[in-house]
Amino acid sequence: MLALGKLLELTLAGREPAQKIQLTVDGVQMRWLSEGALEVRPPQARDNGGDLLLSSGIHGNETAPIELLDRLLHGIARGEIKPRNRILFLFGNPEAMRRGERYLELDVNRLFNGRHEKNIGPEAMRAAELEQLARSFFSVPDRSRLHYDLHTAIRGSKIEQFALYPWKEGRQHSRRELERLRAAGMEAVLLQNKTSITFTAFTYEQLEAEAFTLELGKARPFGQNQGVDVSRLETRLKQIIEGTEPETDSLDGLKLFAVAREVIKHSDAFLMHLPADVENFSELEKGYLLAEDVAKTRWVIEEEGARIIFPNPKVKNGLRAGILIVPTTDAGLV
Ligand SMILES: O=C(O)CCC(=O)N[C@@H](CCC(=O)O)C(=O)O
Ligand SMILES: [Zn+2]
Repeated sequence: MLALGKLLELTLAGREPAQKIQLTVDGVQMRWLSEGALEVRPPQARDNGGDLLLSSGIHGNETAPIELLDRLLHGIARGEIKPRNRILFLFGNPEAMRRGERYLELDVNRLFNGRHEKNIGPEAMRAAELEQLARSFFSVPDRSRLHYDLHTAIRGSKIEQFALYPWKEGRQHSRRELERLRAAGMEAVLLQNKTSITFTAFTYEQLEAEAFTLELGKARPFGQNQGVDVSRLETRLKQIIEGTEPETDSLDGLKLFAVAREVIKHSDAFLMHLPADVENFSELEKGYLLAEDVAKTRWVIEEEGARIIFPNPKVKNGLRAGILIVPTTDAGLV
C-alpha cells in the first residue's frame, strides 16, 4: 500500500512522510497537508463535483471513528475504493490520540467559530489549523460540500447512533441529508436551534457545508470496537465516495429531536442529579430537579417528553454540561 495510505500510523508515530504526494494505481492523488491531514483527489475525468470532509479523533479516545476512516483510506490507497469526489481526511487531535485521551487541556470541539482566538496552547492552535484546512478545502466554488465529524460518546445510549445537525439563521435543514443519514444507519437526528462552537457548527455556519456530528456508540480504546457497528455508515460512505449512492426518499423510523435547553455549568458548585451511569436519551419527568448551581440556579424539567444527552458535570465552567431535548417533527425541513 502507498505510504500515505498509512496516515493513521504516521500520525500516531508523530512522523512526517518523506514524500508528500503520491498517486494510486488508479490515478488518484493523495496529498499529505499537515499532521493528520490528507487530501484525496480523483482524476479530473472521474470527478463528480463533490467535496467531502471526513474528520475523527477530534476527541483522541474516540477510536472506532478513527479506525473507520483508516479503513476507507487504506481502500483508496490500494485502489479498491475508487473516489469520484475530493476528500479531506482529518484526525483532529493527534497528541490526544497518541495518549488515548479525550483532550489534553482544552476540548478541541469547543474551540471553533472564534473560540480558539480566546485561548492559548496546542489545542487552540490545532483548532485554528483545522479551520484553515477546512476553509481551504471548501474554497472551490460550485461544488457540493459535505462534512461528517465522527465521534463516540462517553456513556451508553438508549439510541446508539445519531446525528447532530447544526443551525444557522436563515438556513433550513435538508430532508435529503436526513434521508441519507437514515440510510447510513442513524436512528435519530438532533436539530440544533442556535449557533455553536463545534467543528461542524463552523463548517455549516461559515463554509456553507452540510455538516453533521455523528455519534456512533460508546468510546473504547483502539482494537476494542467490536461492539460498535459502523457497517451501514461505512457502506454509505463508500457509496458517496464512489458516486454509487442509491436514491433514498424516506425518513421512516428516523426520530427527530429539538434542543429544549442547553445546561451550562457556571461554577464549581454545579451539581447534576443523575446516576453516573445514566444513558444518553434517558427520559426525565416533568418537575425533576436536574441540576443546581451558584446563586440558587436550578434546572427543573418543564418540558413534556424531555430527555438528556451528553450529561457531564465535569466540564469546565462556562461549558455545556448536558443537552435537554424534546421530540419534534419534520415540518421545518426543505
Ligand atoms: O459523550 C459525551 O458526553 C460527548 C460525546 C461527544 O464528544 N459529543 C460531541 C457532540 C458535538 C456536537 O454537539 O455537535 C461533543 O461533545 O463534542
Ligand atoms: Zn467526541
